[in-house]
Amino acid sequence: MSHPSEHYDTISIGSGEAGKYICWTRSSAGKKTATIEEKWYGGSCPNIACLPSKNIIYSADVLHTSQKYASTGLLKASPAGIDMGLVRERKRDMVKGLMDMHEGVYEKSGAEMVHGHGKLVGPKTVEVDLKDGGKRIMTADNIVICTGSRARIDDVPGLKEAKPLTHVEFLELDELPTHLIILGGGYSGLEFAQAIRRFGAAVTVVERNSKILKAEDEDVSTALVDILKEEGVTFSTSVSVTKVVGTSGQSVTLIGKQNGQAFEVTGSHLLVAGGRVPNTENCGLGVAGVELTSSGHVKVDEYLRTSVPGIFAVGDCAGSPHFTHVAFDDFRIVRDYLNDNSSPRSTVNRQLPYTLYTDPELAHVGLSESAAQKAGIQYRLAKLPMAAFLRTRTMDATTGFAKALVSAADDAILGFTALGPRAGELLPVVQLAMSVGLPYMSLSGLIITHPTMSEGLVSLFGAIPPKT
Ligand SMILES: Cc1cc2nc3c(=O)[nH]c(=O)nc-3n(C[C@H](O)[C@H](O)[C@H](O)COP(=O)(O)OP(=O)(O)OC[C@H]3O[C@@H](n4cnc5c(N)ncnc54)[C@H](O)[C@@H]3O)c2cc1C
Ligand SMILES: NC(=O)c1ccc[n+]([C@@H]2O[C@H](COP(=O)([O-])OP(=O)(O)OC[C@H]3O[C@@H](n4cnc5c(N)ncnc54)[C@H](O)[C@@H]3O)[C@@H](O)[C@H]2O)c1
Repeated sequence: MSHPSEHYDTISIGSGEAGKYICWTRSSAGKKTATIEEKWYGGSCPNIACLPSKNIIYSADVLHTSQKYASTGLLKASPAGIDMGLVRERKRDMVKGLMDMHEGVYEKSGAEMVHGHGKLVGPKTVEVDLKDGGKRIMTADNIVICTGSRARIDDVPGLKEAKPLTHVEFLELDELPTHLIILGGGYSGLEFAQAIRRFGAAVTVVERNSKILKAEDEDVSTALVDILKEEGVTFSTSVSVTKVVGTSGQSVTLIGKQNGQAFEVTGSHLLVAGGRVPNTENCGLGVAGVELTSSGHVKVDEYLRTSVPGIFAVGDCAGSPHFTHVAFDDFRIVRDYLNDNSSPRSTVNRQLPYTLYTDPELAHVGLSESAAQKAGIQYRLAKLPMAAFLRTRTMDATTGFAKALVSAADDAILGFTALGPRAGELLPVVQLAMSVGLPYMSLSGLIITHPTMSEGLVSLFGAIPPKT
């Protein structure tokens, strides 16, 4: 039997984005909440994913910019001028600051942080193996499963034995690999490939698909790959890896087939960036009767309710698109549902913007050209080179382009993609217009300050062909 003081309004297993926000906000509203966390205070984003990776990418950008722009008057930086120990220290300092911030919010909100491994032992009961030893049994009216995901390491012979880096170890490197092989040319693979190349390592990206970023339009994927190739990143696509020999950190060889021919590549380090596996084992979901999908994610409906009343699942473990901003929206859905479910938000038709933090950035929202064609949706297209965004000329950063899709039938904005400097910052204004259903002329007709990157939106949306 649990002690009455161990009964909570809400418990989150895992302190990722949605779980922590649910605990903080309900606690600030006077409810008793607790977050159970076994590893990373505040989840992956501030510790081992989004923010640390962007911190390291920024260090690589600074080095690259200082070397590239001799014409600005800067003296060219020495190619030997990188200390990975200092790169890591700057990242660690940032993470420490973020942890202090999290601690402050837990303290201020009154939400309790319980350090340990949580698992359901009944529909409303959680057992915690405390980090410092011992156990706690806690009960709650609402339980939120927010256990996240981890890097997938395929069952290829020799791969596990090669002790590949995942993003966790990669972000802790204090030495530059001589030659980094990256298995997987997706989000993490491309962001890391460019950064580590800019620091000076040789990089080979090995991808099983014939196209890098297969969901993107052909022109987008090709342009980005060309930019990375220009910087010296090597791509091997259509590769099926059948065997791995050696150890990452010493010498490691990937062996397989590429378009029916023998394929082999040897590097000093291996990074796996081949997607994610949900953390849904060892947390008692089966015991509590919480159903999983065939991919191992927690099965949820549009309000993120699981198959057991009072248990919700959010973020990566629930199969929500793997982005922190989506996990944050999961928080809002559960928050609203618990507060007042008369008109709750849901996952149905929500906007899914994303930004890939290469340089230039790739930002997208809504329908892509290829998706529109596949779905037989009639559209009008404007496509402008980044050079038409005049600000890029002041930065010698004219590589890339932007595309806007507008409905052929009315003037609704269907989609927007930009490959350009700080392209992610262009998204919100387009998203806002899309979410409130403004016609594209509301953007082309704006007075936008000159010369900002956003000013280019006036030219882009101004180039939409008239209705026929
Ligand atoms: C390298 C990398 C870069 C990324 N960059 C971006 C980016 O730039 N922008 C973006 O939007 N997204 C990015 N993502 C994706 C983003 O990090 C994830 O989608 C997001 O962090 C998922 O949040 P979550 O709450 O679902 O899980 P997490 O943040 O992983 O939280 C889950 C937490 O649960 C804990 N836990 C698990 N099981 C238990 C248990 N049984 N008991 C107690 N605790 C438990 C874990 O320790 C963890 O702290 C990136 C991902 C990676 C890998
Ligand atoms: N900027 C961002 O928002 C950002 C950055 C990093 C990660 N993320 C999120 O994290 C998720 C995971 O990132 P990720 O890069 O690990 O996965 P991903 O799904 O983005 O890409 C994985 C890639 O690896 C390839 N692959 C998988 N197994 C392979 C194998 N055995 N051999 C060769 N290629 C293989 C896949 O075909 C795919 O192209 C992303 O989908 C994204 O949602 C977001």
